[in-house]
Amino acid sequence: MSSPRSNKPKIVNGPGGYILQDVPHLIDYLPDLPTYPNPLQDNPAYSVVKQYFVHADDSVPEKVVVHKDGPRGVHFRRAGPRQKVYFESDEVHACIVTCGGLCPGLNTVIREIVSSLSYMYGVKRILGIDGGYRGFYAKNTIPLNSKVVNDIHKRGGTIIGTSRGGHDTNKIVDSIQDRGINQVYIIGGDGTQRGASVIFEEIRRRRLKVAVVGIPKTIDNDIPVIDKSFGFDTAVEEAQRAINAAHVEAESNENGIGFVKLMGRYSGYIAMYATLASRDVDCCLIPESPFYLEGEGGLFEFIERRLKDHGHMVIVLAEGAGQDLMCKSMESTPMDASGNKLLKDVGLWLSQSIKDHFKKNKMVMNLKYIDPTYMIRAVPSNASDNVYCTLLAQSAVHGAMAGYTGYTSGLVNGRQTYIPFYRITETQNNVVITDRMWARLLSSTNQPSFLGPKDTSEEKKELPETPLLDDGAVDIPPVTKEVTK
Ligand SMILES: Nc1ncnc2c1ncn2[C@@H]1O[C@H](COP(=O)(O)OP(=O)(O)O)[C@@H](O)[C@H]1O
Ligand SMILES: O=P(O)(O)OC[C@H]1O[C@](O)(COP(=O)(O)O)[C@@H](O)[C@@H]1O
Ligand SMILES: [Mg+2]
Repeated sequence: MSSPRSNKPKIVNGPGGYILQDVPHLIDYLPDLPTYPNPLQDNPAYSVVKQYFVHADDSVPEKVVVHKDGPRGVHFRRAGPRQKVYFESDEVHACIVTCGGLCPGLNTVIREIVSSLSYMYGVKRILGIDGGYRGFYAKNTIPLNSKVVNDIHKRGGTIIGTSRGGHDTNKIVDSIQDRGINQVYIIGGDGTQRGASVIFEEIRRRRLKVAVVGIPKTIDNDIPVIDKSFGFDTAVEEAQRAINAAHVEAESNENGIGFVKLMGRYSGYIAMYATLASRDVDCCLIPESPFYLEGEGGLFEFIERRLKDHGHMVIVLAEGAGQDLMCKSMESTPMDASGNKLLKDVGLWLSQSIKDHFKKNKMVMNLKYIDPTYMIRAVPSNASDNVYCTLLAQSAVHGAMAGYTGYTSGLVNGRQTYIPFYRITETQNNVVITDRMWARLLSSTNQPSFLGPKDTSEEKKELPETPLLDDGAVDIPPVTKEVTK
């Protein structure tokens, strides 16, 4: 048996510095697969659409801001239905699994994968894998059809369950092979996509006709390349309720402080966007922006000043912020089942530190601590996230039917694309505190940056003046992408 052609990334170079970071295809290692006409061509809803099928050469640029003479840069394959498919409807046996933490919209994605497979492609066999990766080998499966998923988008959580840990590649692929599954839809965050990538590698090594598709899920918005993750809007919206309550409490008490802790292990996007959306927040603390408590320019000094000027204030804290202040040695931090660091509760610690500071200095202060962390991710997705989930799911299904595999379905510059796994797993999306978006936040809250002149000048020194394109010519720090366009 000859080995698969190549495990190397598929890169296509074109004129003007055009680069296509392409995704694998089943024919890369199964070259003789037959094709079939796409059943959508007979579907009355689509047959009237002009150019419904995506052209093979369509691609989407990773960066839309370019310089006049700059290279065209990195592109991704445009998602959507293809004229030819590599699976017959009766042949498809699909499965869906959700892994990692919850996120609004999980049920919508499940619903829309099932609907797309059954309504668009006439697929009848779809399984839900119960409880994350370990469900492949340690639990039962849940048969899914349009009836079962009919109104699940109105509920938070995931009807097929989720878990951390339990990723055993061989057992998972054995289970896929034994059950005769040939399309695997894997919904989850950075850890999940890493897991999907190794499942895909093993499937390719075994030369199975199985498409492996990732759908990015992250409440923290820490997945690179994509514009933003589904459920993020909903989470930001839900966070407003906590911030509003914090503001009401703060306003009504003498020297009131409303203190809200939000999610965000390594990426402070939820805190940043919730702050920008609210306008009631006086200080936003995120993992990417170090801060200190005591002395000139510190947090305590700022709180005292803001209370003196306004009589109340609201602080929003991302759970990953200030961890270094709380526990000096992070080496001994325990891990969760997936290998993520288990964070200490910085919210409780910081609110107590603020209380202690005011008590020590005999100043009146009323702090109300609100921790809505799980509430913001357990809600059903809002209207715009529901639309987003639908498009993501449809794109994922079109790609698998067209024989693409080893990809994550994602929105890039407002367009649905297929992104190779390595681009999703190689870096993390973080708030860049030297970017304009963080500056916008600082100017909206008027909080100190907590950076000395030395910190900013050193950061600036490393940044190229115009970091526009990943053309290899400039060393751009990982992930400088803003969420909004
Ligand atoms: N490097 C990895 N290789 C294989 N599986 C992984 C890897 N990292 C995480 N996983 C698996 O992915 C699943 C979800 O990961 P986790 O980090 O908990 O959540 P998320 O995907 O939301 O980031 C878990 O079942 C975990 O075992
Ligand atoms: O308590 P759990 O379920 O482990 O989840 C907590 C973590 O989940 C998150 O929401 C993100 O998790 P994911 O990586 O699974 O998306 C973090 O913000 C938070 O630290
Ligand atoms: Mg994660």
